Amino acid sequence: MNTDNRSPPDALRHVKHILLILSGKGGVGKSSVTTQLALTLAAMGHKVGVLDIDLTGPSIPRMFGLEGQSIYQSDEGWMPVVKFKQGPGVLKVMSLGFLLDDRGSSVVWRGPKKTAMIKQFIKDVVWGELDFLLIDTPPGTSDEHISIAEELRWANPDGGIIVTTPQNVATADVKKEINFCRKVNFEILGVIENMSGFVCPHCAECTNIFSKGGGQKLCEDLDIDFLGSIPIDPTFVDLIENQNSSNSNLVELYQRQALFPVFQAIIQSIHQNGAAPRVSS
Ligand SMILES: Nc1ncnc2c1ncn2[C@@H]1O[C@H](COP(=O)(O)OP(=O)(O)OP(=O)(O)O)[C@@H](O)[C@H]1O
Ligand code: SF4
Repeated sequence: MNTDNRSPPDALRHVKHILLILSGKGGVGKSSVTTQLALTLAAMGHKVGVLDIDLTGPSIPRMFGLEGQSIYQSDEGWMPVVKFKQGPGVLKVMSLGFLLDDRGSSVVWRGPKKTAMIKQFIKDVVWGELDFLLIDTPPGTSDEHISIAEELRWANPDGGIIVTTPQNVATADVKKEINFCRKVNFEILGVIENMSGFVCPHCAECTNIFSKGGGQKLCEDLDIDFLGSIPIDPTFVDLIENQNSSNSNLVELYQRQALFPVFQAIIQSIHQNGAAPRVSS
C-alpha cells in the first residue's frame, strides 16, 4: 500500500485519465451524466472505472442496474464490480452503495469518517489498467470534495467537469463549483448543460423548455470551455430505470439511444481540451 503522500497512490498508477464530475446543485443529472459518459467511453472501446464518492446518497449502483451487488476484498484491496467487458471495452464500478447493508438508507457520517472512507476509495480499490476513471462527487462543495482534493493532490487528475441545467446555469452554485476547482488547482475541463430542451419521442424534434445558450454564455464570461448540451430524453430514463443486474448488454442498448452521439461529441471536446495521459500505455 502506498505510504508516500508525494506520489500517486498505487491503485491509480495505471490509470491514464482521472475526471471528476461536479455540480453546484443536487438533481441536475450529475450521476446520469457520469453513467452516460462511462457507457459511451466503454462503447468506444475504452477501459473505464466509475468511483461514486457521494457517500450520503450513492445512486451509481442503481444507474448501472447493480443494486444488491457486494464487493470482494482481495489481499490487494477492494475489487470493483465489473459491469461490462467486451473486446477492449471494460466498465468497472465502485460505490459506497455496495458496502451498505441497508441499501435503502443513506449514510449520515461526520467529517473524519467520510475522509477515512474517501482515502480508502482512492488507495484501496484494485482498478488495474484504466483509460478513464470518472469520479462522481456529491452536489455542492462538501467534506467529500475537500477530502478528494487532498487525496488526489499527488495523483495529477485531468480536472473537473461541471454539470448544470439551463435554470441553474448562471447561479452562484455553479460559480462556487468553479471557484472550488480554482482553489484546489483542479483544471476545469468544461461545463455540460443537462436537461437542455426536450426531445419529442414521436418526431425527435427538440423543444427548448427553458432559455437556451446560458451555459455557453457563462463559459464565455468565465473563460472556460463549454462541452455541450444534453436534452431531456425519456428513452434514456427507461433504459436506466428498467435495467437489472443481469442486463449485460447495457452498452449495446445504450448505443441505440439518441444521446449516444451527443456524448461522443462531448468526449471529443474533452479530448480536444487535451490533457495528456497520466501514464503511458
Ligand atoms: N438528460 C436527461 N434526460 C432525462 N432524464 C434525465 C436526464 N438527466 C437526468 N435525468 C433524470 O433526472 C433524475 C436526477 O438525475 P441524477 O440522479 O443523475 O441527478 P444528480 O445531479 O446526480 O442528483 P444527486 O443530487 O442525487 O447527486 C434521474 O431520475 C435521472 O434519470
Ligand atoms: S414535437 Fe411534434 S410530434 Fe412531438 S408532441 Fe410536439 S407536435 Fe407532436
